Order: sequence, then structure tokens, then C-alpha cells
Amino acid sequence: MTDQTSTTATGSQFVNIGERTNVTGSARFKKLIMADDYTAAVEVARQQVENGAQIIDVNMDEGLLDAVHAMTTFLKLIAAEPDIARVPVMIDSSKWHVIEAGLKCVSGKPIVNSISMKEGEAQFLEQARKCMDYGAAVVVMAFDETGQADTKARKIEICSRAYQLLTDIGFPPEDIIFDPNVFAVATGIEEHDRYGLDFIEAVREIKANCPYVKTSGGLSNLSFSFRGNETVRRAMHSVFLYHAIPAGLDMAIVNAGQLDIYDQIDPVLREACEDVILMRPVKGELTATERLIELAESYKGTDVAQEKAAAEWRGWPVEKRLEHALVKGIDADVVSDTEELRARFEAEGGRPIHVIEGPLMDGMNVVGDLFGSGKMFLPQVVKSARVMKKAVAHLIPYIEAEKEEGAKAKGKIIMATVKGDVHDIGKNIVGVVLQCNGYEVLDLGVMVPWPKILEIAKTEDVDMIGLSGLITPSLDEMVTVAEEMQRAGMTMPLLIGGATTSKVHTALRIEPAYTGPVIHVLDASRAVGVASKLLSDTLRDDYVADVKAEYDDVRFKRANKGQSELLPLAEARAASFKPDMSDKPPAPVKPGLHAFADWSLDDLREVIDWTPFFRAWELHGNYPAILTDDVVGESARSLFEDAQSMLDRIIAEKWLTAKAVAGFWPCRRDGDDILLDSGERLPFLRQQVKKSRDRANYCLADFVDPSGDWIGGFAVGIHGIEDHSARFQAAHDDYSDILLKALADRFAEAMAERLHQHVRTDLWGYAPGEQLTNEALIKEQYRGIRPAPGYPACPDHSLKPALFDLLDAPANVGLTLTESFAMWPTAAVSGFYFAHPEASYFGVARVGRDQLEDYAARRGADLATAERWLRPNLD
Ligand SMILES: C[S@@+](CC[C@H](N)C(=O)[O-])C[C@H]1O[C@@H](n2cnc3c(N)ncnc32)[C@H](O)[C@@H]1O
Repeated sequence: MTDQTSTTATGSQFVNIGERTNVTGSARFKKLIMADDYTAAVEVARQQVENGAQIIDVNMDEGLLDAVHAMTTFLKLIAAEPDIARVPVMIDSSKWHVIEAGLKCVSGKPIVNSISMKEGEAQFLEQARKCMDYGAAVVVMAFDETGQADTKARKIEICSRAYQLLTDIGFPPEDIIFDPNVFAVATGIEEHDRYGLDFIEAVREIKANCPYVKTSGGLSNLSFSFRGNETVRRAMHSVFLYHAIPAGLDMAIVNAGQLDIYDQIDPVLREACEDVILMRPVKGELTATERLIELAESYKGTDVAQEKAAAEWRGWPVEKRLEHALVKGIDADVVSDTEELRARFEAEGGRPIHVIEGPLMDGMNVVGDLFGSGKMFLPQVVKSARVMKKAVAHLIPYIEAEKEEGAKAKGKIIMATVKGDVHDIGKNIVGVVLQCNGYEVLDLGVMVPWPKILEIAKTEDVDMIGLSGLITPSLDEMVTVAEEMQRAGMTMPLLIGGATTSKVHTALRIEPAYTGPVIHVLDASRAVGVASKLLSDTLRDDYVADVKAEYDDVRFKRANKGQSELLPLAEARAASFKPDMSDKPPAPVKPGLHAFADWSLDDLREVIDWTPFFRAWELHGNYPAILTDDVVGESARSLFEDAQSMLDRIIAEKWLTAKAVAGFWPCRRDGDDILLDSGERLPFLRQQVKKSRDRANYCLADFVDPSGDWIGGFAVGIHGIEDHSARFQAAHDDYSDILLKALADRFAEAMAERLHQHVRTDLWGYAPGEQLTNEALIKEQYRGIRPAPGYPACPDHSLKPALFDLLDAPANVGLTLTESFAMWPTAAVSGFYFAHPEASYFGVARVGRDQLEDYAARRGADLATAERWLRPNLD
């Protein structure tokens, strides 16, 4: 190894793989491909080879691209360029059909990047055989059915197993390239400290255990925590290779033009990198990570491109800079700009509060106007709020030192998610928007019992209370808060918001319980208008009277609306749905419980349904069309980019863990119940509304054969947001906090989708050959359904405890339930599996008194309790 000390970090046997022809890693390359500029894209490949790349990695995995077309077009073009074609091509895709298409276009020896055992041995070997047919070498990721290997032991175990399987089918061992996963180090999370060293040590053992194989790794992950700081990243990569190559690393995906010569790296930086990567014990108070982070500060901003981009607006006067930062949501320099202004005000005899009341509020007013006039959207407003909060946080100590009063808020508002409910994205967004507009928000968090809300409302002398809730039992809890406010003789306005709330419910149930103003706030963009009217001396009375009249009208129309007729329960049962039971599903291939402790986030990313993500940010439209929408397109694109960057970090730094469990139980239908062979009874509800002609009155039990059948269940949960959320909140960064929570929700839904797919094709195995595009998957165009308690076909949330018991969800997925049956952590999904081809979703809708009584008896519950559970379905 000493022969490398005076060379670049890449030793002579070492092969570096060019990474610039990758749409996921190079913004420039992506732009060229998206613009169909293949001539310029080919030049990128040429430069890579000229810069010393000995293999070029080509990746076209981009949601908006036809990846097969892009891959085949590009490969054919570079095959015609002799000075590029002399190096082998690595066909890189997470989609097998793209790889196969690429293989057909390569004339020399191709390399496939990658295959793994994540979908099990059968698929792995099938793909390996195809690679053999093409004479391709193959990168095998250290990834198996339970997830991506992160420890040394797991890396070795998976690679050894894959080696055995591959050589058993005659795969040439010299064509196997193991990638034992480079993960980010120096993230501040202790478990990540070992990632660098574990990789290097695993490489050593894999080379010893698996004769003739090669090893590789993607370097850029390693230094993810230092994005934007090229000096530190380059040093880390060089140091890493310097130690990994002698351990046996044969190749790495790396920007060849961006590797430093090991012994020309600043020795202080080099040593700090080495301490982190090799986990060397360090003296002094700081850990190796803390020292590198501290040191990295002094290398910041040395990057030419960064300097250039920052230059222009940074030259403006400070007030203008602050306004620009607020409108654009740029928080990088806000503290120093605020400080500059504070110091100037002080020198001129002004006070720190004037910085808030003057330039900062002026900037926020611009934001408010743009939002109000529909020129700016929620994600940008939340970003602006982050800038504002950072500025204010900087000024607070000065304001307190002067003991002066804080800026006079327009009003003081309590925000709380009610008892039993844990969802807070909507509440947080409304809170941020109100703060942006000069209101003081006291956020009491989630699961707040009514006595606390009332007490704080009194002690803090607030102007109004805002309640939020997502699940149906929260509606009842809101009624309780209103009743208690009434009993306490309060008169302040009560605002109601959240996904299950509605104007109708507010008018019918909440408003009659409280004589003060009660207002349903449809979404965050209306919150400011409502609050300002309620606090305006001139507008308030008329506004309150108008809303009251509107709610009276809702009640009047409701009372006079002809309700659809309900059938007696016996008649509804006679009209049950009767599927053809000769089509019932086979017994599961793998019955029993199947738990997954750490499903790959990378894999889940592929099946994320983005449309609901934009909806959470009040951007309406379907993905991907929303990205090019005339009105919200720009905002959607910017939000989407931020989401992608955060996803990169979530995955590279392993912020989150996706857990899941699925189970299958033999059962039979018994009336409207499903009776498991083990004795548990799952009672379901039946549609009772009279249908026209011969349409059935559905109940989920109808999909199960009385003479014996199978039902399944599942629960998934995403863990790990707390530490990151706390970090963001400490940094006054609501934007990232909300983004993270919204992404965790996306992962939960993607996990449910992936698990269901795994169930159909493998565990239950009733659709082994299913082939669906992502779009079809997201549209749930497959056989079988997974109705979730709390949704229309089984609206009773109180079925969750029984489901959780069957799945042992607390132990297997780490999920718990609140008293209102909300799942914790919040990013969670649970439900039942029905596999009959005729099973479909439906809504139970209104049920009659007779069914309520029958259901209470079947559940072994008293009538009052059953009434509470089914309230949204009762008259
Ligand atoms: C809420 S969406 C979520 C999926 C969406 N792709 C996403 O990522 O947000 C669809 C799920 O809701 C549940 N669902 C929808 N309609 C339902 C119904 N009528 N009854 C019961 N569950 C239903 C099912 O679990 C279904 O898989």
C-alpha cells in the first residue's frame, strides 16, 4: 500500500467507474437527457473516459423519462464512438426491464448494476441466468429479503450466500462484483459511525471467502453529510479509497476528476477524515464526527460554483437581502444579515424589536400578499417561515436583554390535535401560516386532553382555539371540547380543521354544543382570513352572524332532506353479495406470520404515490402532470426537488426504518362475521341503504366462503422520525419537519403497497406471475383488496386491537394504539387482506338501529360504546 502515498488515492490495479452519465447523480446529465440532447450527453461520456474513467455507469432511472428508450438510445450512440466504446459499460437501473433492454444494445462485455436477493432467491437466480446468457458481469448488492446489509456481519453473510448460489448455477466467479453498500458516516447518529470501517473490513473478508470475485462501492454516499462542501467530500473519498483498496476494493463509482492525491490533502483534514472513517479513538472533548464537522466549516464556500451562484443578490442592501431571503425561503445567511441590521439599528439608536417590526415584517407581508393572491403556494410559505423564525430566534436574546415587549402579535391562538389523535401535519401547516401572518401560536402538540386546552386558553388569555384531528373518533372529541368550553362559560372562537372534519359535521354536531363562534376552516390557506375577521373590531360580528346563518341553513337542509331508505337488517342480509366461490383463493403458500424488520427504503422509494404528497401541501393535481402545471408547477417542482434531496439523505443516512408484518389465517364466514379457525371473531358491517333493483348490499364477510376460506391482515410502520423532527424543530425549521413527516407517510403507504404485492406474488402467492407497471400498482389494479379499519368498508376503528393482536403488531412492527385507536407512530397503515377476485371496496354508509344493536351484541359491547364507535354511520 505504500506505493500509493505519492499517487492519487486510486492505486494502479484499481478501476474507477465514471458516475456522470447517471441521471440520478448528475443534474446536468439529467437535464441533457430530459431535453433529448443526446449529442451533448455523449460528450459527457467522452469527458469521463478522458478523465480516466475505466468503466462508465449509465443510469436513466428518472420518473419522467421513458427509461428504456433513453437507455437504449444512449447506449447505441456511445457504441458508435470508438474512444468511448473502448471502455466497458455498466448498465445501471433498479428496474430489471431497463437492464434487459440495455443488455441488448451493448456489444462488448457489459456489466449489470445490479441484482440482489431482495425479492428472494428465485428472482435473483433468474436474473443471474439472464446475465450469464449475455456474458455480462454483474454487480450484486448486499441486500436480501430482510433488507440492505449495514453491518460487517450482514454484508459478509449475504455476499457469501449469494456467492454460493451463483457458483452453484455455474456463474463465473470472476464475473461477480459484490457491492457491500457504502453508507454515510459522520451523520451525528452513533450507529452510523461504523459504516466506513465495516465496509472496508467486509471487503477484506469477502475477498478472502469468495475466490475470484471483485468488489465495488458507490463512493458519494459516504460523504453525504457534507453535501455542498466539495473539499471535505473529496478528502473523505480519497482517504476512504486509500484504505479500502489495500483491503481488496477493486473498483468504485466515483467522479475520477474529483479525487485528491492522498498525501496532498491538508494533513489536519486528512487525519480528521481518517479518524471518522476508521473509527479511531480521538483525544479531547469532541468526537471524531464533531471534530470533522467543526473543521468542515473552515472549508465551506471554497467551491467556485457556489461562490458564483451566491454572488449576485448577496451584493444588495441588507433590507433587500432579507426580503429576498424571505420570499425565496433561503436561510443560509439570514442570521448574519439579521445581525448586520440589528447592529446598525443599535448604532443608530434603534431597538432590536424594530428589525422584526420593520424589515422582517415587510418581507413577510410580501410573502403574505403573494400567497393571498395565489402567486405563491404553501410549501414556499412554510420555507419563508423558516427564514423568519431563524431571524427572530437570533433577535430574541437581544430583545429579552432589553426587557422590551415582543412584537405585538395580531392575536394569540392555541393549536391542538385532540385527545386520542396523533396526526399533526395539517395542524403544523396552519400554525406556520398563522405565525407568518403575525399571529402568536401556542402549539400544544398532539393527543391533547380537553382540560389542558381549556386551562392554557385561560392562563394564556388566548383569543381563539384551533382544534385538529384526522381520524373519525376525533370528531366526537371535538364535540367534547366544545361542550366543556360551554360549561366553563367561555366565549372565544373555536376553529375546527383536519381531514375528517367538515362544514356539515361542524354545523350538525359541534356548533350546537357551544354558543361562542364555531368555524370550520377548510384548509390552511383560509386560516388567516378567518382569524383576521374574528379579531377585527369591524368585521367580526357580521362574519360570525354570517357563519351562524350558514350553519343554520346546513342544519335546516339536513333536517328536510329526504334520507335514503334503510332496509331492515334481515333484508339487507338477504341481498348480500354472492361471489362465485369456485374462484376463492388457494391456501397461502406461506401461511402464518411474516415480519420484516427493516424493509429497504430504496425499494419503497420506487413505488411512492406522489399525488397525495402534493395534496398534503395543498397543491392540487395529479403527479407527474402537476410538475408542469401552469399555475402550481413551479411550486410543485421545487417541493419535489426538496423531497428528493431529503429522500436521498433519509436513505443514505438511514434515518427511517420501515417495519411490516403480514399474516394469513384459515377462517369461514359466519353471517356478517368472519370466524377464524383459532376462535377469533371479526364482525363486519353491512350496507343497509336500499339499492335500486338487484344491486347487492355489501359486507366484507361476503368475500369469504362459509365452508372454509382464508383471510389475511397486515400492519406497517415507519420508525425514526423523532430525532430528526426534534433537530428540525430546534433549528426552527418547520419546513423540513413537515417534509419529513409527509415523506414518512409516503413510505408507510409505499410499504403497504409493496407488502401487498409481496403477499400476492409470494407469501399468499395467489398471483405469482403478476406483472404490473408502477402506475397500475398505485391504482391498485390487481386481484384482492386490503380494506383498512376506519375506511368506508369497515368504518369501525375499534377493530384495530383485534387485528393488532392477530399480527402481534406491537412486537413485530412496534405499533401501538391510542384510546381512539390512532396508530403510533403516525406513519402507519394496517388492514385486512381479501383475495377473492370479486372482492372490491365499497362504503358501508348509514346503518340502522337494528344493525347497531346486532353489531354491539356481536362485538360483546354495550350499546353506548358501539354507538360511539359507529357514530359517523348513524343518523
Ligand atoms: C388511502 S389510499 C392509500 C394509497 C395511496 N396510493 C397513497 O399512497 O396514499 C388506499 C387505501 O385505503 C384503503 N381504502 C380505500 N378505500 C377503502 C374502502 N372503501 N374501505 C376500506 N378501505 C379502503 C385501502 O387500504 C386502500 O389500499
